[in-house]
Amino acid sequence: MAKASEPTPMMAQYLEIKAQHPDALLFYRMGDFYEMFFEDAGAAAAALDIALTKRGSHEGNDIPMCGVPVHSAENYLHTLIAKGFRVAIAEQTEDPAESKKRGARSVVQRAVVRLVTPGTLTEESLLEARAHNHLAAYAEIRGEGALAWADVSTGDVAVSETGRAGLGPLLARLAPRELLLREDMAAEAELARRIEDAGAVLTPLGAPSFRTQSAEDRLARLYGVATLEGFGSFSRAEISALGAIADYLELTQKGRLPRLKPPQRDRAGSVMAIDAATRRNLEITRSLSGSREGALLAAVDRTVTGPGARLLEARLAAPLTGPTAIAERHDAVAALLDAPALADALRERLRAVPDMERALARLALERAGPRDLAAIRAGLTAAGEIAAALAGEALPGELAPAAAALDGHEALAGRLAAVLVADPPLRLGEGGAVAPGAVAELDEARALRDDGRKVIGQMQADYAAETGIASLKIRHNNVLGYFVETTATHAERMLAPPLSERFRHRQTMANAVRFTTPELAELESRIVNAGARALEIERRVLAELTAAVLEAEPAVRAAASALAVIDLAAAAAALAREAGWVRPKVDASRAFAIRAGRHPVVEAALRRQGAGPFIANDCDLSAEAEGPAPLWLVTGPNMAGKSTFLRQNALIALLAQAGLYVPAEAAHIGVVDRLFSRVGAADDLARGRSTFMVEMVETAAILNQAGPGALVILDEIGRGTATYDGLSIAWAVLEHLHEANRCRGLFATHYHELTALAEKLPALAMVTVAVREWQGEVIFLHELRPGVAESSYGVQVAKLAGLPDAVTARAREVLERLERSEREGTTPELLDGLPLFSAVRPRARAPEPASSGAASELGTRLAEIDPDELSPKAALELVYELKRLAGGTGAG
Ligand SMILES: Nc1ncnc2c1ncn2[C@@H]1O[C@H](COP(=O)(O)OP(=O)(O)OP(=O)(O)O)[C@@H](O)[C@H]1O
Repeated sequence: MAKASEPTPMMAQYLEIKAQHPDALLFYRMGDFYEMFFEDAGAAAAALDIALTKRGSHEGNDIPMCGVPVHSAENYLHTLIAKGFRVAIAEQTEDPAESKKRGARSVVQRAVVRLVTPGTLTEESLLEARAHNHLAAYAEIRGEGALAWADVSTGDVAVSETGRAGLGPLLARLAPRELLLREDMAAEAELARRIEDAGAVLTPLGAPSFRTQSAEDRLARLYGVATLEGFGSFSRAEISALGAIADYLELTQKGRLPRLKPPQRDRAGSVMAIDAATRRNLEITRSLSGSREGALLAAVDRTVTGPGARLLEARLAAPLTGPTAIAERHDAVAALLDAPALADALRERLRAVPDMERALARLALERAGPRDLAAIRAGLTAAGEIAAALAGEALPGELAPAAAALDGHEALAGRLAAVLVADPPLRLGEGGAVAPGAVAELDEARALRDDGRKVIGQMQADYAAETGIASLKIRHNNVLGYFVETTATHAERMLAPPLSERFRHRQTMANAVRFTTPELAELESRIVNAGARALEIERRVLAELTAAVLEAEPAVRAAASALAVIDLAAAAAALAREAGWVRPKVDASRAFAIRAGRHPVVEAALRRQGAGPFIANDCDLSAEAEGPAPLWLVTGPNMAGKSTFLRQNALIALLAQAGLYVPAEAAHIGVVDRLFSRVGAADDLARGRSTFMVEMVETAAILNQAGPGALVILDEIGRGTATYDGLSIAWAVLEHLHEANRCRGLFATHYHELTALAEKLPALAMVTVAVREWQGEVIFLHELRPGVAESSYGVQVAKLAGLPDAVTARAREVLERLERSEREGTTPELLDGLPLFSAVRPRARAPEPASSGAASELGTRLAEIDPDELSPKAALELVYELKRLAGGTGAG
């Protein structure tokens, strides 16, 4: 036993490695398990719901321990990463036999071979197939900021100049899993909060990781180039952010580097600016509840491959602003819409294509198994077939470059097909990934190995005959290797001459005896050697294949991207056909004319529920190149469909510029460069701001940023405060949008007073969502008409919602009084004239005065008061006095 103060050599090694990775859980490899100790064990046992045990002691205390089997470690990693942990994996880096040579107490060398973090995953089981996994880094140099991001699993890298103001929208678009930030910036609470709001794990790095000089070296190393100039010119902040990503990849991948594409510069203005609030509100990729279901993406996704789905997500998150690039996407959809048989055939073929992008990433990181090579083979084979199917077709728009990228992979695909078996094993160590007949040397080794096994069978039969023991067996275990075994009943005969001369005794068990013979030992070494040699050859052959794939990497990547483009175009065509969508006309004007537009998500929901049809509505906000743009003021009862109408127009613009068709009969859209959508008084308790405050902060962002190319959707702005404040704010906001921002916009409101603005603001138009009243009930027509809502039907809607009859009847009564007094210009006298609950029970009795004397005294005192003369303080004192006179207690 080691003394309490002195850790065992193994524990000393553990502590040394752990000290280098204080903020990660350390998976410490011991045999077939990854073990965790001390606090790591406690945290992991709780997070994974596995048993916490003990192993030895350290400084007089038991050492808590837990472990996970190596073969199922990925499942556990998945849970830990999802719960926000980082995991350092320490493997044995030498053969245990080597360490034994150094002495009995020496420990097998171990080292951390990889840090598993949310932003650096590549394993199929740890990734969402249909979503990107972005690692981002934000850097600032002398007041200039930049965000860089990479998807290690697909090799995409991009960078964009952005200050802190633009950071939020960019993060909302990319939804990175992990963001790297210089330590001192990570300590800024406001910035950290914004990053966590965007759903990213914040990883602070020391200042050296962001230094631009070392960044250039690191990037050159990462890309294997001498200088970055070939990639274009980058600002210092951009280099710093990219360098931090390169540094972090070196740190987490421990020497292996992923293959990344050259960094793309995200030019300001090339994509539609959509801030986080708008994204949330329009439920583009996630619904308000955070799920994929119910969001636009899920409603329009008809792709059949993971890369196709990721491309759609990226395009919906960043619609374009260049009409030419948008038209290229529409052209591709149009071509496949015109050729339904071809489109169906393509989709059918694509359905079986594996994720080449991610297989490629694992191959580059030496983390691949034979199945990743098989994925490349399947992908390239499909690419060839699809290229053949497209040959001779007219290929407009982005289909032409895509088809070109699919060609020319026959040699590599053929080589992979010739060498790999049809369905290779998951892991290389299992053997059997290389097809028989592919490599002569391997066939020989395998024959020897398998032959040896046959010879053993023969040997067993011979020994049984020789000894006259029919039950004699030749078995194998890891300790003895091959051995001859008989039951204990034959022990005596076997252990006596002449048999004992031939069969050397090895082991006596409770009911069996084990022997070996020189021939068996020799045969064994032949079999073992041949097996090991076969595996060795397989390993070499697969490494050669991997090298061949990586050598062709840019072309393989291009083919993978091309398949995604084709998948998406065919999916968009399928959707357009199935749902009757049309090609929008997108140009550089300020048009916004939608004929018979529909809301893609609400329409699909109605159809699923078998509810009535979705009523299509027009929207025309088309403006001249200069001057104010039309703003529509939409009124109408609750539940009429105002919000639906507002959002459907924003979504149509977004779909159109993402390159998809749109749910309408016709659409002409002058490029929307910024899209804003706000809903009044959305709760934001999680961030501890009052709902009204949030609403105003968001509205301020619009008034400060919306220009002539913007589209602004405001749903009941101002309702989060008192009526008159809200009305005044809504009023002023409308005036500002009309006069200063001059953007196209839709504004839904319950403040009918706003309609007075129409006389003042020429570009403001009134529309209302029609309803019909029938026998006291309201029927929603969901149809937009010019004009103003006559009534808000709030009480009828409340009735529909199941408010008790007594309450709705009472509400109607109150409403009538209020309306009458408003018409007559009098003050409503509700309490006197309108008994509480008269509809259901007799008037409640007023409380008895304390005494008649008190009542008269009270009356006299009241008669003396001249309210106009009272100061607030005097009024308060008077209330106390009156209460006292009435017989209550004076001080409350
Ligand atoms: N054009 C339409 N065709 C058919 N049904 C519709 C249409 N628009 C809305 N609806 C239905 O009416 C419901 C209410 O719509 P919406 O939330 O847009 O109303 P609203 O006027 O904004 O209400 P509120 O003022 O209470 O927010 C929707 O959930 C949908 O089921």
